[in-house]
Amino acid sequence: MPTLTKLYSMEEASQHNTQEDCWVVIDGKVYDVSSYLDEHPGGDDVLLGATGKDATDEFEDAGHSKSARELMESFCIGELDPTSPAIPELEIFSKKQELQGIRQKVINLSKQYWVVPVAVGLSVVVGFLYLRKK
Ligand code: HEM
Repeated sequence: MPTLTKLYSMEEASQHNTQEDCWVVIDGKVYDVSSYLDEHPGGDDVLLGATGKDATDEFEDAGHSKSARELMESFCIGELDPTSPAIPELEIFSKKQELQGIRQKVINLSKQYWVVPVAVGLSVVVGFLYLRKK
C-alpha cells in the first residue's frame, strides 16, 4: 500500500516561524524543528531565519554531517506541494520586520518598567536622607 505524504504549501509552512512553532523547508521536504531549536548546534536564530523559504542552499552551505541528516528525518512532517507558489523575498522580509518591530516594542516596554522601581527606590532614599537631616 502506498504511504500517504502530507503536502504543505510554502504559504502554510511560512506561518510556522516562531520560537514555539518553527518549520523549515529543505530539499522539498517540510521539517517541524520546534522541539530542536534550543539544541541546534548552529543556533535557533539560523533556523528561524530559514523559515518561509527553500532553505536547501543554507542547509548545504553549513556542511551538515551524516548524523545531522539522519537526525533531521525524525523532524520530517511532509513534503512541499510542488504546485504551491514561492513567497516573494520581500514579503518574507516584511513579515520578519513586523516581528522584529513587535519584539523591539516589548523590549522598550520592559526597559520602561525598570525605571519605575528605580525611581521609587531613589525617592525613598532621598526622602530618608532628608528626614534624617531634619
Ligand atoms: C532539520 C533541520 C536541521 C537539523 C537536524 C540540523 C542539525 C545540525 C547539527 C547536528 C549540527 C552540528 C554539526 C553537524 O553534525 O553537522 C548543525 C550545525 C549547523 N547547522 Fe543545522 N540542522 C538543521 C537545519 C539547519 C538549517 C536550515 C540551517 C541554515 C539555515 C542550519 C545551519 C547550521 C549551522 C550554521 C551549523 C553550525 C555549523 C558549524 O558551526 O560547524 N541548520 N545542524
